[in-house]
Amino acid sequence: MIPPKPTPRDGRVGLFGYMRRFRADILSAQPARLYRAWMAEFRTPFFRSYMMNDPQLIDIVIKSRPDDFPKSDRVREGLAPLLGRSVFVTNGAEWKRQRRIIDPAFAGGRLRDAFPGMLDAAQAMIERATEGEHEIEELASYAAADVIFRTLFSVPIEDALAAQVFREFRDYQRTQPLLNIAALIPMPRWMPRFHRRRTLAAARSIRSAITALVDRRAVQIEDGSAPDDLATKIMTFADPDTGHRFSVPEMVDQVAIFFLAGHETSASALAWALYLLATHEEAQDRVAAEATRDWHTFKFSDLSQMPHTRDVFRETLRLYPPVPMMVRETTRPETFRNRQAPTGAQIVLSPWHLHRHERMWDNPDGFDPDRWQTGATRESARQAYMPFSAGPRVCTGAGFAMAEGVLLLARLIGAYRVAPIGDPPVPVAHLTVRSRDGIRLRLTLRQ
Ligand code: HEM
Repeated sequence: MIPPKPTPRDGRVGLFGYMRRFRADILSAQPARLYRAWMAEFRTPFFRSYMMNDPQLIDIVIKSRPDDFPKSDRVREGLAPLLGRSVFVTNGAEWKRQRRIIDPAFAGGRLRDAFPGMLDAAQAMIERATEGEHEIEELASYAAADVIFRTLFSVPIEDALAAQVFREFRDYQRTQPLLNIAALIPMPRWMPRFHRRRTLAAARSIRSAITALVDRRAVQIEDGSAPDDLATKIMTFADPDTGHRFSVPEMVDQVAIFFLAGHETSASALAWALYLLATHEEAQDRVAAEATRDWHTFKFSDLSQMPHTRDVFRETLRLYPPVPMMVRETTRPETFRNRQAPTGAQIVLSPWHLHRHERMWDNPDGFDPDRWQTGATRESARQAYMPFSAGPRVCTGAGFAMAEGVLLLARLIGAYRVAPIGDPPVPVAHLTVRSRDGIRLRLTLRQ
């Protein structure tokens, strides 16, 4: 069974036709040839855009010369009401300074400290789950948000402020598609930009709840009662180059992105992984076998004893990369595969197309977790696998997300058998890859 893949558009469309499709769904707006092309140029009266699948070009943009290909101001302006000047949207010296303070908290050894919070969230997820039909994205979203709050602030999602952030974030998302368009399509400067009133109100409300959480933590740090979680680690760490520590408003911007980038993405991956297992029984049985263990004594290092679950999660990130596309901008004229790109051109890197590229993967659309044990896949992955991006701007939470994903998947499959219900889900992408009408699964307790 080939897992669901959006039908690409056929034929050419003009700019406004493209925008209309893009707004409905980034994935089906693209032509089928992008699954074979090394590069595609998109020319409009307003801007030029280059989608790159050529591994050498991608290397230049994100690894060897990343400073020459920053995120555009449009992305920052589009997300500013919620994210302010968080690490996700800044560039240059400001971005480097922020990463110097944030990265140590997510480094390998430190992840071990965050792991008990993940274990508690996984336990709570099992206790909340019930037999019967479920919209699984909702369950995954709640669990992933719980992981973020427990590891960042040592509070469960039921905490009043955490619950407020989670609830209001959903409102925010309902107003998201328009904002997303504004962020990704490079409209000329003179075109008016606007944020819907509801988007602004939701963003303000989310930020005020986050501010209360950060304020509370600042007081605890001051009086010596702060738990040693990610928030404390980040707020007490001084930039080794300048000695600067994040102020409360700076930390609010970062927490907003940890929540946004860290819960939507993980929830998307978990939901698709569960769907893939529901439709591939042998893989599900093997994950269940790895999950048959004493969870009370489970440690971070025990994750390595679940290689199949890890391969299932990797394969899910290949087929359904939660961040399907990333955008950068040229800062000077460039030549890409003999084409001249002007300053200010848009560069689109598409994990979605790369991960299913017909010239770089065998059986690109098939679900085959065992492929991860082969040399051929390691070679394909080296060239064409970047669910967390790569280079200096790689996802800060990559290690965190892999640990969380494998753990939550194993815990849920260890407790419940999952089976699909109704028509296959239709993948669509706004900010992350989701299913158009949700993913419905039946959960049955294992003995
Ligand atoms: C399966 C889960 C996840 C996936 C697939 C994912 C993917 C990504 C990708 C592709 C980017 C680069 C975006 C770009 O350059 O435009 C990114 C950036 C980022 N992610 Fe993740 N992410 C995940 C989970 C997390 C978690 C759990 C956290 C934090 C708790 C996190 C925090 C961030 C941050 C702060 C950035 C911005 C980094 C920068 O621009 O320097 N992510 N993520």
